[in-house]
Amino acid sequence: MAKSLIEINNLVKVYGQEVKNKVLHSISLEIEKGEFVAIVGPSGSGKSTFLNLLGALDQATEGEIWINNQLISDLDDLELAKFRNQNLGFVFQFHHLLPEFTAKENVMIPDWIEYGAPTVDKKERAQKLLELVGLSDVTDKLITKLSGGQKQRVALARALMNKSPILLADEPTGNLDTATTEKIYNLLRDINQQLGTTFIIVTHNQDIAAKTDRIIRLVDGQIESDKVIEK
Ligand SMILES: Nc1ncnc2c1ncn2[C@@H]1O[C@H](COP(=O)(O)OP(=O)(O)OP(=O)(O)O)[C@@H](O)[C@H]1O
Repeated sequence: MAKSLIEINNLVKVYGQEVKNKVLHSISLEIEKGEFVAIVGPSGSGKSTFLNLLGALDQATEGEIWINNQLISDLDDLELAKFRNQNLGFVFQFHHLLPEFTAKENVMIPDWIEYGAPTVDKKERAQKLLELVGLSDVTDKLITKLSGGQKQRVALARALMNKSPILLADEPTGNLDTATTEKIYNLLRDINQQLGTTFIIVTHNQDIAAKTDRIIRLVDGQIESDKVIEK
């Protein structure tokens, strides 16, 4: 049984069968409910790999990941899909939005799949989230008609739709301008403070990292430092 919301013990990831590439070397750490954490480090240090394992999108070679007292390697595919839906929200660089649907439909789709056709309440929530991320004027536009930054904000609204206790973000403001980056960051912070959502954000943006509560720095697949930010 784990004590923290997230507990990671001796996590190892090796890619490749014949030529083995050890990308994560025995990572152990704990993250408590409500923490706002940045994962930083040079390109290739294993940040995305780590986030993918944490999100149960890929399997660890060795080690344990406990989330909400559940050892995730114990779950079969079906259980894992359900677990992900209930516990984890994702905002990734490649948004995985569905091009043939509108912004609003994309925000509602995960919930739709899980719980069936959206109720009036759900539709209103999707609308509110899109307003929150500054997209009230494009809610009914097809994804293909939106800019990169707008798509990123749709992905964020979608991740917030099911009120997941944990939100994993890989460069959520990666190709956005400074003003939009600041706005999205403030939004994540508000959600963190209001709902107690735990955020784990991979970022190259030092300004964003400096505004989190804790910075975990990976170098060559190992934790080089793990610092709480003094406010
Ligand atoms: N699916 C994969 N198959 C094989 N090797 C991979 C795979 N994904 C990542 N790697 C390798 O693992 C290492 C770590 O990659 P990862 O994407 O986790 O780093 P990162 O810190 O997120 O980098 P960046 O900041 O550039 O996004 C790299 O050497 C990469 O080439």
